[in-house]
Amino acid sequence: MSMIADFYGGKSILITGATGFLGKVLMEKLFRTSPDLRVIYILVRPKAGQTLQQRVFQILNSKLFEKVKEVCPNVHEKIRAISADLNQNDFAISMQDMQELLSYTDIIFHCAATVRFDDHLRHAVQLNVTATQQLLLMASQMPNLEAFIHISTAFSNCNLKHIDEVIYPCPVEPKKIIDSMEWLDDAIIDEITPKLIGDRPNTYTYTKALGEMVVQQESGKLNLAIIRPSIVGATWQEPFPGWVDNVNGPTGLIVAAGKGFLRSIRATPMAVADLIPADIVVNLTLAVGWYTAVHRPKSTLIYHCTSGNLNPCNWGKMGIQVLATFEKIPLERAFRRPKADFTTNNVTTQYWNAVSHRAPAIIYDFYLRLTGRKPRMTKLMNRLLRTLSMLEYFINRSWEWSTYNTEMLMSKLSPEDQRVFNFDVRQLNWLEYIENYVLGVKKYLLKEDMAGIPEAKQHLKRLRNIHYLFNTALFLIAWRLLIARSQVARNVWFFIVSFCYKFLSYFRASSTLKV
Ligand SMILES: CCCCCCCCCCCCCCCCCCCCCCCC(=O)SCCNC(=O)CCNC(=O)[C@H](O)C(C)(C)COP(=O)(O)OP(=O)(O)OC[C@H]1O[C@@H](n2cnc3c(N)ncnc32)[C@H](O)[C@@H]1OP(=O)(O)O
Ligand SMILES: NC(=O)C1=CN([C@@H]2O[C@H](COP(=O)(O)OP(=O)(O)OC[C@H]3O[C@@H](n4cnc5c(N)ncnc54)[C@H](OP(=O)(O)O)[C@@H]3O)[C@@H](O)[C@H]2O)C=CC1
Repeated sequence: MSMIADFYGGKSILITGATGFLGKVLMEKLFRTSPDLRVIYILVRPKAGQTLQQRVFQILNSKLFEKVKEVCPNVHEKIRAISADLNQNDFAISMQDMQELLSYTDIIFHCAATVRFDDHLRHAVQLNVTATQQLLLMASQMPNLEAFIHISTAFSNCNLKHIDEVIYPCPVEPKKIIDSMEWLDDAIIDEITPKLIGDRPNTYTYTKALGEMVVQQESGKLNLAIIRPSIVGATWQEPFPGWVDNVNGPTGLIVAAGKGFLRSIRATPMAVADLIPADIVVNLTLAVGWYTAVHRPKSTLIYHCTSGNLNPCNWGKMGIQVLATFEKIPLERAFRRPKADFTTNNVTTQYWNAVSHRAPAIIYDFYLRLTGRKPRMTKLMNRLLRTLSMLEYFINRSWEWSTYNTEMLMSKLSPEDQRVFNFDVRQLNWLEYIENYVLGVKKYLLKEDMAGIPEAKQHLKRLRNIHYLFNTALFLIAWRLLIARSQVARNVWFFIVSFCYKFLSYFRASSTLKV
């Protein structure tokens, strides 16, 4: 019997960010392993013309939840969507709903965040800091609350090389930042943002660090824990391998490589690719929820959910395996054949960006114009290059995260819990994982049918022929222009032609003699 699964039975659980990538995998696992839980409250905002109910319906009817429906047929009754916007005061939750949450919640998993790297500081502070503070305030009014689990990121202290499972304070107090966001105008915030974020690369990592400080400062009598995952990738094993449904982190670049848009990337092949599968993060999160509530550690424990120190993989190995998988299982309607290289300095990066990214986009847009269609490739390529520039920081450095607390927790689990809530990244085979990841991108994110693979391969062959034809034509045009302008080129040309002529004459003569 699993003690962790048993613990969540009969519980009322509040999840923020349940409609996000990690939140969905968390909900799925909870329903599948503890189908007798009382209720999962999720804070959801209406979005993209969908009501709350439509959003929940869409999630529960997705492929991810297929297994859940077998073990928990009444899952629709056990999920209670509460209309909320974490950017608003009191999250814009109705009095009645608030009362219900305060009275019944046993456990909180706080996953909601803005994960955009380019978010305006005001918005990032609002969601990643102020909302966390408000949620802690709410939590302190919950009489039954047993644990509050905050999801942060392993990169909240990416300005350091070695990171321990402790909170590193930021120079300016979060309370001061929250206050100043209320009265400073956007122009001044823009001006002070670089000074505030200091040697962190973006507002995301900075505000996640502030969020951790808030958790520490507002802990009061709460039973808290912080989880810091590194780069969350597709699922490894559960509910099935390769599930992913958004383009964050490496996923977007895998798509871009498979579609042939991404042909070169400024990355350090030997740098550690600290990826962690979403199901490992979720298993650790649920184990931490149980441990925090049952064992009540004296201080707020921080758990690193990383792979680098236990089972390292690097970007070079990952890139090669991504491309090898696309050889076998290509994506449909690729723009060019999947073929990419790593570059390591600025000059070669600029060169390949011009030759492999911008030039083909301009030529393709010219072709679209000629055929009376709207050009779009240059715009798309510019966005890809902007995305690449934002991710570069993370693929050209390595970090060391200590994992004492995570390993300590593993040792506290029963053999059954170690199996059901497995977060031992040492058991992961990277090549197999990356292949399943790429397959998952094709099936679950892009929703491509496996039956279309022969046609996709055919399409790649056509692209290869177009490529050869194009290169030959380009060479002939360049050569023609050159011999029109240069005597040396003309002499070389004359020499090659006369050499070929002599060779052919000799060949013809010798074959006539043999007859
Ligand atoms: C031999 C060697 C061969 C090499 C082969 C190469 C194979 C490739 C595999 C290897 C890849 C290595 C990749 C490493 C990536 C590392 C990422 C590390 C991140 C660590 C951070 C810490 C982890 C966290 O805590 S949080 C989660 C991470 N958060 C994110 O990832 C969010 C990042 N995204 C953003 O901030 C924004 O989307 C932004 C700023 C990048 C773009 O914003 P914009 O306003 O322009 O538009 P959007 O509407 O958001 O999107 C526009 C456009 O871009 C596409 N897109 C978005 N994200 C990505 C992405 N990660 N990769 C690629 N493309 C992306 C999106 O789909 C949109 O496309 P459209 O067609 O325009 O709709
Ligand atoms: N993905 C990764 O690589 C990593 C993620 N993390 C952390 O994990 C957590 C989850 O990330 P992930 O699932 O990837 O992120 P997603 O972007 O997929 O999900 C974010 C969630 O937050 C919700 N949210 C955002 N703004 C609001 C708002 N104003 N009101 C209510 N809900 C809101 C979103 O709701 P909606 O659907 O309405 O937009 C969504 O459910 C975050 O805390 C992140 O920092 C840490 C390390 C790596």
